[in-house]
Amino acid sequence: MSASSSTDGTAHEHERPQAERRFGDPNRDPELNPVKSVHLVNDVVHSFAWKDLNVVVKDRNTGQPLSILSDANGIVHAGEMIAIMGPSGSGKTTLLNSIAHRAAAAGATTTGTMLANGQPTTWEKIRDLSSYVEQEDALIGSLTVRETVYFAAKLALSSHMSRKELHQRVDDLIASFGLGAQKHTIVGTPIKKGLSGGQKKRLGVASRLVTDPKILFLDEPTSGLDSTLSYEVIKYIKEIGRKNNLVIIASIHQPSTSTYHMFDKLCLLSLGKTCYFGPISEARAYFTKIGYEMPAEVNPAEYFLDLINIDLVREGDDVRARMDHITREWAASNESVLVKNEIDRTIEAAKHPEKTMPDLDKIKINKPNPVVIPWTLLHRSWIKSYRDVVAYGIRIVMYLGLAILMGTVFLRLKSSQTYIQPFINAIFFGGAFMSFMAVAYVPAFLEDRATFAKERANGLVGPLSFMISNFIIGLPFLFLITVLFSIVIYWLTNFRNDGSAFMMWVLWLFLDLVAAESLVVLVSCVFPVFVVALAITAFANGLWMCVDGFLVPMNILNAFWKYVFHYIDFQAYVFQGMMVNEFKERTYDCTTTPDGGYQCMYPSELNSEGKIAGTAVLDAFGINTGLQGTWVGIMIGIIAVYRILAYLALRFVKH
Ligand SMILES: Nc1ncnc2c1ncn2[C@@H]1O[C@H](COP(=O)(O)OP(=O)(O)OP(=O)(O)O)[C@@H](O)[C@H]1O
Repeated sequence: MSASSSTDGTAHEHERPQAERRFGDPNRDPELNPVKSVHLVNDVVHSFAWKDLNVVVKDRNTGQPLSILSDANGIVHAGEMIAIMGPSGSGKTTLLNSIAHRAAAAGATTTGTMLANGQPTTWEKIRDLSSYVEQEDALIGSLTVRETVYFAAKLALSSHMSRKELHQRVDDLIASFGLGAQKHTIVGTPIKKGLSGGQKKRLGVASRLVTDPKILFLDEPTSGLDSTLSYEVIKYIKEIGRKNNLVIIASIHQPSTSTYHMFDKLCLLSLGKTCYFGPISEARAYFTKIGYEMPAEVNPAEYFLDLINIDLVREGDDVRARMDHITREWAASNESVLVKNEIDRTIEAAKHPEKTMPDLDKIKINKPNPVVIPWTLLHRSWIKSYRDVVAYGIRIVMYLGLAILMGTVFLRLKSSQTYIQPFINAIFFGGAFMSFMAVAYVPAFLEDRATFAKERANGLVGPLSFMISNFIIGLPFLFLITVLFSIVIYWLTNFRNDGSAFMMWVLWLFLDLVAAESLVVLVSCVFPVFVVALAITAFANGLWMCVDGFLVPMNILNAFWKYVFHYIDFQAYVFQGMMVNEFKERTYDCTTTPDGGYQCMYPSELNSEGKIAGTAVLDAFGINTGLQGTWVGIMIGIIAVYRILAYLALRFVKH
């Protein structure tokens, strides 16, 4: 519906945003964005409705039950696009989440029924039939437009689909959203600009549409966009919805006149109560009937919001009383009865033995092969890892900088006894600080976790697939860091000059980094808030440093710290392993005294020859020499426990 053809007659040529003037009216130019493939066409869901929907939360201030959505009823038919509108805090997101079978709000109790073709829906059914486009898009900045849609398709579509068909769908969708020219442009990272805000929103919707949803939920699809870009985004959505007969339900904050008139229906809310539900074209007449005549030349969305926005109280204007009046009028109106009757009719029709609408229980959605999901995630993470300099490149530079710093501080340590302590310090610092620096992984993991949360809510990715791919993709990167760091530091510090000793050092450092990163993953899964995850990981690393046997040797560490924490401290095994690697087969020179004798810092059977056996140093720290194999096993066990706990946290902890 174009602005100028609106029955309200309130939109004027000068109000039509640039986008409309640039693109023309989509209705007048149906080939503007041709949708070539037929896969999107909805011939399954004829109607989607919600009946007597109520949401109650525990008031965060008083602790008493608080109703944030009351007796909401609504119905949307295939091919229609509805705007859920209302002032901030009116319950738009609550309504959208409830009808999409998502958590309405933290700790909320939802009652009521959601119906597709008159049949009550379940979360599983809605997940199969719909897609939800969140306000904050889950796009990965380093992927191109084409890759973004391609990976979304791989995660959602049946593995039996041919490559050709898959690519065809991806290209069609990109073209349908006017992104053909940007196909190979990246979304955009903090250091490399990519798509514009409007293009990102369009890509977000396109990548959700690749799953063939029959119902599309959109949470504020125009947030953060100016009116021209908002118009453009809604125009594309409207066009694709109309051509494919989709049910489109969008919450929207304050649309311009032209954007407002592109919707077919309006659901107007204030403080969780319905003020109007019905065709956009009849809203004006309804409000006139109940005593609120909209002046000409006014943006209808703005006018309705002004009527009910209790945040905008002006002197002499009792908004609260007016809002109460409007909601009471609606509850008692014929229009609201008509909505309920329409819903009831679909319920009756669904019960009818010769029903004409498809039975949703009989609809089967083909899912990808379970092996395809982790593989696709791995492929996607791989592209991200070599393109995303922020996530990976900067960390490599940081580790190399640290290696040069350490290597030049502990520069070419000698084999006399005064260098024994610096060697021990280098071993401790290398293992402990490298582990500590894994905190730099927190932001990258939280970003991946946020993407996962959104894909999971859309039924695309499960916690096991996510955990497996996250673990595997990290290994080559951690190995690369280990090798680069070790090459620099090992020779600069002058650790034991032997190829196999170098390999063992690399093994210990690699296990150290894998364990440290696994700890980051566990903490960030339980506490997915940046500062909290950062603080807890840093604290845990501090704890592991304190009890790993360097600051206080294990044989004198007090019983509490030894038995409660030391044995589960992965840094302790790394420290011991590196110590054995360095000291087991090496000797150090004692100091020669003026009388020709020797002054040796560690008692050893070689003291009489003016030497200290490295094993004497290990004895002083209470470190055994024959347990390396066991320690490697324990390290692998600790890594496995961290990862399993992280998986369980993702699986069961709700955020
Ligand atoms: N535990 C709670 N205690 C008190 N009020 C709550 C609680 N949970 C949610 N609310 C309130 O419920 C209302 C509905 O929130 P919702 O996010 O659905 O509004 P919205 O219309 O989407 O707002 P916005 O446009 O700002 O996103 C808000 O006013 C919110 O403060």
